[in-house]
Amino acid sequence: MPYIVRVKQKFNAAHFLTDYHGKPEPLHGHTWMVELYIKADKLDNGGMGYDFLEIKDLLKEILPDYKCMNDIYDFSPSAENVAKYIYDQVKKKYPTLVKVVVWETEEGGAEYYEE
Ligand SMILES: Nc1nc2c(c(=O)[nH]1)N=C([C@H](O)[C@H](O)COP(=O)(O)OP(=O)(O)OP(=O)(O)O)CN2
Ligand SMILES: [Zn+2]
Repeated sequence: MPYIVRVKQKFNAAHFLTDYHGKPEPLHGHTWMVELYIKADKLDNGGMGYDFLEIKDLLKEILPDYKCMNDIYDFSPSAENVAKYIYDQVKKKYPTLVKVVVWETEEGGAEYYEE
């Protein structure tokens, strides 16, 4: 019986969309929220699918905390593209990753998954 292990992590980062309706957005920052959904087909003896803390440690390595995303990525750092980037990184360690949700603000975000 599958379970979904879910982990959320906030990070602070600046960005601008490189082509926002035809021109670059002004540089600005957000407190972003990332959510991971990882499928676990079985639990260990302690009742865990995957340890939240180990997942959070991986996220700390991946997330661009206190950085300007445009300085480090070769893509326009929209919520969509950032979600795919994080998905690709996390999938290497957790192949059963189902989806990544990235909230740029409390109201606006995007998710990436593969069909
Ligand atoms: N589909 C997407 N749409 C937008 C993205 C995106 O990544 N994917 N990004 C932006 C902007 O980067 C903007 O920051 C979005 O934030 P917004 O909701 O406008 O919040 P603000 O902080 O800029 O606005 P307040 O007025 O301060 O709430 C736009 N669209
Ligand atoms: Zn923004």
